[in-house]
This record gives sequence, C-alpha cells and structure tokens, in this order.
Amino acid sequence: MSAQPYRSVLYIPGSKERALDKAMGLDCDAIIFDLEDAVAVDEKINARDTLVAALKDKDFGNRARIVRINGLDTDWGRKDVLKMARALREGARIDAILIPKVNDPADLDAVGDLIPDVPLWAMMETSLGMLNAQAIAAHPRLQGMVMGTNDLAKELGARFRPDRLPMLSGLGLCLLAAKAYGKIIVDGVYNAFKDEEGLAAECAQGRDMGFDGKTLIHPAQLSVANTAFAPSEAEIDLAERQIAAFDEARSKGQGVAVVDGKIVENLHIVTARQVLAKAEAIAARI
Ligand SMILES: CC(C)(COP(=O)(O)OP(=O)(O)OC[C@H]1O[C@@H](n2cnc3c(N)ncnc32)[C@H](O)[C@@H]1OP(=O)(O)O)[C@@H](O)C(=O)NCCC(=O)NCCSC(=O)C[C@H](O)C(=O)O
Ligand SMILES: [Mg+2]
Repeated sequence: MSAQPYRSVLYIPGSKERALDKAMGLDCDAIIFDLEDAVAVDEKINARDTLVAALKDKDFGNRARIVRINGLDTDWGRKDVLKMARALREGARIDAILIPKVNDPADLDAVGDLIPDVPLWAMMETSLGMLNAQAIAAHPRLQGMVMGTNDLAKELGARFRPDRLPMLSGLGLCLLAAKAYGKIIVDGVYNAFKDEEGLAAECAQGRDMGFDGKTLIHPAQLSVANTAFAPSEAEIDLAERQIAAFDEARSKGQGVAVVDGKIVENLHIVTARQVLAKAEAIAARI
C-alpha cells in the first residue's frame, strides 16, 4: 500500500490551456498530463509545447505530475519522450512518464532508454499486457500501473456493466502483479462524468479490490474519489483501537488481542499502521 496518496488522478489534455490553468487549484492527488488519446491528431505537436511551458511555468503544488506520451509506434511518441527529457534537463518537474498500451517489459525498456532516471508508469489496457502483468510489474523502472478500461473493453469486445464483470480478470491480474512487487496501481476512468452515483459505486468497488485510487476525466469527479479512497473515520478509529489493544496484549505476553469481537494479530497491525500512515499523508497534503 502506498502511503503517498493517489486517490484522485486527473487526466488533463496537454493541449488545453484553460484546463491546465484550472488544474492548479483542483483537489487531486496526481495529474496525468495527456498527450495521447485526449489530444486530437492535428493538435499533437502544439500540445507538447503547451505542456512543456505549463510544466515549467505553472505551480501544480504537491500534486504528482505524470506525463502520458503517445506510443513509440506512433508518429509522435519518440519526440514526446525526447521533449520531456529535455524539459527535465531544463528544470521542469516531471514525476513520471506514463506509457500507453504496454504489452511487455521491452516497451518500458524502449522508453527508459530515451529518458534516464525518471520513474515509468504503464497503462495496462491490452490483453497481452494483462497476461504479462507480472513481468511488467517486476521491471525496476516501473513505479505505477494505470488501468485503461476503455481500451481493454474495446479489445475484449466487452460491454460496460455496473458490476464490471468482463473486466474483473484483467483488473485482478494487474492488482496481483502490482501488489506482489510493491507498485502503485490506479483504477480506470468512469466515462459518465455527470453520474455521481455510478462513479461512487465504481470507486467503492475499486477501493474494495485494493486499488490506490481512480483515474478521472472531469473535476466534478474529484471529491467522490477522494472520499472513497481515503481511510474513513471508522477505519481510523478501528486502526487506533487495534494498535492499542495489541500493544496491551503484548505487554501481558499475549500474541493476539480482540477488538469488536474479532481477533487482532500482528498482520492486522500492519494494515492498521498503513491506514494511519495514509490518513496522515492525506492530512499533510491539504
Ligand atoms: C469530458 C470533457 C471534454 C468535458 O469538458 P467540458 O465540456 O469543458 O466540461 P465542463 O464545461 O463541464 O468543464 C468545466 C470546467 O472544468 C474544466 N475542465 C474540464 N475537464 C477538465 C480536466 N480534465 N482537467 C481540468 N479542468 C477540466 C473546463 O476547462 C471548465 O473550466 P472553466 O471554463 O474554467 O470553468 C473534459 O472534461 C475532458 O477533456 N476531460 C479529459 C478527457 C481525457 O483526458 N480523456 C483521455 C483520458 S481517458 C483514457 O484515455 C483512459 C484510458 O486510456 C482507457 O483506455 O481507458
Ligand atoms: Mg487507453
């Protein structure tokens, strides 16, 4: 579990000056500055310049700054990476490069060779990527995974359902891989950005599954995700009581405590401490 919060990860088209301005005041944990699907073909080249100027000149505070490039198999991908590498050398802050449609670790190597040092994130959105999730998660440069549920649905020929049944095997494979290697993993977008109830249900499902947060496409979605992926007051209270009860049990030479009629063992204390660390990290962000 990452202590640094990634509850709300907002896509912003790199071409949209107004949205880039607006982002400076939005309550999101991370921003994906997009050069890929949110940018029209005839805006691709200008978007790079607009984005680099924004990354150099605008104050995005402590929000994580992730740049999604076009794939290296497109006309723009290689120049996107080289432009970001140059921006970094010139002092722009870029926290990670997000690579679309990662199929295997070689896709990470190809980008990593062009831009040293900066962490890489992978869009998990192809069936081959799902099948290679373990090898992708194990890559030493990989810091995080982002589910691309639109592309995955397209490739599977799946229908969008409220329970996301057609997605669950892919989501689960990536979750297992990310957790096995201690990487951040963020759920896919909810397209109906005016449907708060539907978004809340999908966030609750993602949180229950173990995702660190949700990718979002519109500012109206931020508060739902921030609430869903933060520890609730009840979870914080329970974590504090579990730690206190376990400490007391240990002082009496016992290895197990009981809180609210349920056993508390060392492994529950690990989770309790993670809950408190996340709550503290969120409080420190504000
Ligand atoms: C979906 C949108 C096109 C809607 O835009 P718009 O019609 O402008 O919405 P509003 O008028 O309601 O906007 C109100 C104000 O909020 C600003 N705004 C809107 N969206 C964003 C944003 N994402 N970040 C920052 N600010 C935003 C507007 O500028 C308005 O500001 P103001 O005028 O000052 O009041 C639009 O929301 C949008 O373009 N969203 C992003 C779409 C996107 O990024 N798509 C690609 C990512 S999804 C994906 O590819 C996932 C994955 O790959 C997969 O396969 O699943
Ligand atoms: Mg996609």
